[in-house]
Amino acid sequence: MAKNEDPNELKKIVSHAKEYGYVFPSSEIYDGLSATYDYGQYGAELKQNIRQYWWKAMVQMNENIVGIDASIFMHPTTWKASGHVDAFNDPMIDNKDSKKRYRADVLIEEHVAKIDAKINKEIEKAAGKFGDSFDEAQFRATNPRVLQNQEKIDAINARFKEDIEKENFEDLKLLIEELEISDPVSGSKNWTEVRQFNLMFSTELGSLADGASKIYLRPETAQGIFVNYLNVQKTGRMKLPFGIAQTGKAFRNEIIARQFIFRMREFEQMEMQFFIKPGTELEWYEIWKNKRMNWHKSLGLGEENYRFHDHLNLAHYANAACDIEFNFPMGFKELEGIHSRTDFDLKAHEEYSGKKLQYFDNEMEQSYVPYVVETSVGLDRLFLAILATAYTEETLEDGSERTVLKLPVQLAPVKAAVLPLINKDGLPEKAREIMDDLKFSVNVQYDGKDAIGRRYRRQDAIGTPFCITVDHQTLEDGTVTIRERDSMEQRRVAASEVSSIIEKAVDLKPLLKQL
Ligand SMILES: Nc1ncnc2c1ncn2[C@@H]1O[C@H](COP(=O)(O)OP(=O)(O)OP(=O)(O)O)[C@@H](O)[C@H]1O
Repeated sequence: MAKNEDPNELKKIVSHAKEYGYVFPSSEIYDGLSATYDYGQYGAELKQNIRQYWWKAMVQMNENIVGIDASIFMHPTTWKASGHVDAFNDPMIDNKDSKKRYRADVLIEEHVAKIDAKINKEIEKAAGKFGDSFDEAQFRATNPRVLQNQEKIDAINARFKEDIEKENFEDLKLLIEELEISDPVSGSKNWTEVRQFNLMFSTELGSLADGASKIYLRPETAQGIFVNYLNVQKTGRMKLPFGIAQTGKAFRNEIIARQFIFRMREFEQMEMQFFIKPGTELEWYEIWKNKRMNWHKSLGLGEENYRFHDHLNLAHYANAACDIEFNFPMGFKELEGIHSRTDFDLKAHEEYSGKKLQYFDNEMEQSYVPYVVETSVGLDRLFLAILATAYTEETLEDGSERTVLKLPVQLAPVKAAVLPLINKDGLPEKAREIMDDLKFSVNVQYDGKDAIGRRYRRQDAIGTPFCITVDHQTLEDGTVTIRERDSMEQRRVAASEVSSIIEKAVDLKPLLKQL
């Protein structure tokens, strides 16, 4: 069965992630907190390695991109200026019978997706019948059932778009009723009104006695970059075009947070804002679209698992936008957003702060507010994409089963495990000697418990690319076996060569060179 045809795929990944110290439900001893997760001993390492690869590709490899680390709390006016106080809302609706809450727009999108699936089924059927001579465009334009369903989709989308733009929530509810959308859990069609719900978390700064002021947990890291744009430009003597990158936590009170770490209320973003001359934004937008796609593909998760999705409904700040979607266990979904943000943010901050945020262009001998192209990827979603692709169940030649995480070698949390074949005759001491040498360059583990086969399986499940086994021959001729995770092949090499073999295999340089 192909991976994401298995309906239990995500469940298996969630349970593997928990069993092997990758991701735990947060505060589990208190029965957890919905949509919050903690990264365990291996998860934290994997996350750190992904973050580091992104940082190196963006900051270290680009002379004109620098990194910062802005705080989560920002002056509350920041969020007025950015539009988040007034416009960072999702329309929500409750089902009166099941008491479950949904995003009204998602209910409609899912309904549209069902109609679209019918169209695709017709197309697949016809393609199977006509083989190579099948012309999809022609079929779409002439088949009455496809035409009828496409008309339905267009009509729903047009009305839905207008309702969202004009915030006509009465009609949005009417639309849900007319389409006879029912609660996916209970089947009930007994809906409340649609209401706007702001996604920002707020808290208070200072004690109440001092007259505390309301502040927000940042819903995106981007604004920390915009408010620092001039600080960085001046102190770094940066010339356009240049970029500012940062990674860090963002918080959104998502109405429906689900699908494991795909949609959480606390998550981490890796963002880069690229400041450019007005009028060049669409050119840079295309460049960054391609650069980011190449970066994703360099991870080796399969080129067929990515696609672009252009936004037709643009956010208030954008004049072009798309997502890089990944084929997650639950289908193609957004992994990264690339947005041409115009000068919206910097202009708004100029207006609200009363401070000039202009750039003096020496060549043009004039000042202007730069335009911005943003690349924004969710670290947790990337983690899920990598984990889900790596998770493999195999039946071996001898009929036994193994579960192995075929993680990109460079990102694996533990790069090598050193295993004494038995726990006597000086083998543990020799194994420790090898480990003590390796630990200076890579994350390495010593494992002396259980039979060797079980130890190999344990390392496979963690995703360790190399197992170094120390046996009696090691004491005689100084060689060890090195077992490779994916092929399970073993070869004998001199113990003195182990560190250079592993360092070469985990080196990020070949990946960075492809970019
Ligand atoms: N609740 C979340 N949990 C985990 N990652 C998230 C969440 N919201 C956004 N991200 C990540 O941050 C990236 C950039 O944020 P952006 O504001 O463009 O997302 P978005 O378009 O609101 O996402 P979505 O449509 O899935 O809600 C997304 O591509 C995604 O990888």
